[in-house]
Amino acid sequence: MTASIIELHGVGKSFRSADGHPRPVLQELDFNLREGEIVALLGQSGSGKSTLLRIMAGLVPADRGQVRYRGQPMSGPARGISMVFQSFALFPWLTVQQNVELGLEARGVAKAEREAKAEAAIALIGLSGFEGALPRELSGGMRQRVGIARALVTEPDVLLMDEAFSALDVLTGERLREDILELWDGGHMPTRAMLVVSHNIEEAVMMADRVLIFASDPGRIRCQLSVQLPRPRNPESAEVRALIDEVYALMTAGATRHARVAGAADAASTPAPLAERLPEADVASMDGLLELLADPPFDGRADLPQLSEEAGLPDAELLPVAHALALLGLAQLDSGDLQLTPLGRRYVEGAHELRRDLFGQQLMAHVPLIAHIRHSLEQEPNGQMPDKPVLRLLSEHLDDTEADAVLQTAVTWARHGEVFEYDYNTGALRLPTGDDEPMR
Ligand SMILES: Nc1ncnc2c1ncn2[C@@H]1O[C@H](COP(=O)(O)OP(=O)(O)OP(=O)(O)O)[C@@H](O)[C@H]1O
Repeated sequence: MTASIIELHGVGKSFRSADGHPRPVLQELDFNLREGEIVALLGQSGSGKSTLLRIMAGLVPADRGQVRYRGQPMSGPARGISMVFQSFALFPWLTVQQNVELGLEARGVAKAEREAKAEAAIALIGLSGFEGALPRELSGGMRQRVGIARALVTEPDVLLMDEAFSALDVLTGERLREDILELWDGGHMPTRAMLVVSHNIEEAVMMADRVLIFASDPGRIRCQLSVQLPRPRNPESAEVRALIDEVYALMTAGATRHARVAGAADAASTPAPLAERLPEADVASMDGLLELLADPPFDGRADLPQLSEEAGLPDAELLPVAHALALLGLAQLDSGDLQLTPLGRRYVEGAHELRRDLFGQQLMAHVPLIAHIRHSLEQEPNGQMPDKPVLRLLSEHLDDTEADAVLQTAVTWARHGEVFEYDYNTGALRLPTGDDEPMR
């Protein structure tokens, strides 16, 4: 059995919500990162992936459980572990060379050694000749190469990459990913294990020896899949396509009843809470995807990877839309396919009024928060109320930004279904004009 480099046992982490309640973000998490492997971590936004990475790097402590690095309990930032962030996090006033040297400076490495090591890391990642450039003089892909050189210059045992490629355009991201894999597979990296957080299913399958799928609220590992294909992998090969299909199926399993974030396995049996996170999907994308799904060549059923290609939507955008359609019963997720339901067929073939009525009816039936707001408004003599009590309710379980995002999603959906209206200037929620009949 291969040795573990980082071990997590029963790890839990809570943050405080705005009203001071502890909000569990990670729960009972067991995970070993082993010598020689690349692990990819997929999961919905806000499921706790970055928190897990920070705990593994020793940047934040776990509240419960044990974290060990090379057999020793983790206490503070671990020297052998480096992180690469999506945002590059470079200092704009420092040159490439100075940015890369920073990590060594903090460790008190002498100047000559620092320079030599930084030059070597810059060369390794293909940026020789750009040592004196400032970040703003570089393209996005080159800036991220600097971020990677800075992580590699300390010769880390473990590299943790938090959506390192997602701010780059597709081709640049692919190129950088291929270069890193070439260094890794050619044994040119000092690193013994990598953990890669991604929203891109193909990226995960192309890179990893193991793909972990995270469930949320609280975050935990829902399932994992081992990928035994040799690298470099061909993204068009039947084996890779089959694995991508399998990951899509795993990521969307259990999401039919409602999309309570990555569809926990028990989603069907638990009543949906008021403060559930809603998939961030706008109505235009939902309508667009339903129409695409209804038309040839899909005729009502599509394989998600194909749909992603046809719709030109990356996974991070396609999956919330698919989850939203499943939540509202307009489509169904089944083994990595999205299938129009009879109701979805009526919706897509319907005129504007029918679409509005069906949408409103499904919101009332499947989104408790929207039904709650509608019923509360019906109790108000003037059919109005401020958004504050709703935000307070949401922030018992979510942080402020997420509570805002959930309310905004609920508002855009509710307007489309004419369930309630929202005044963006005053923050008032109100019944739609001319509508004082209790709804459904
Ligand atoms: N320092 C903090 N204080 C309070 N809440 C936090 C803090 N850090 C993270 N959270 C909350 O913990 C939850 C998980 O966040 P995290 O960034 O780990 O998720 P993620 O899966 O990495 O999301 P994304 O894919 O969007 O980056 C979120 O609800 C987030 O708002």
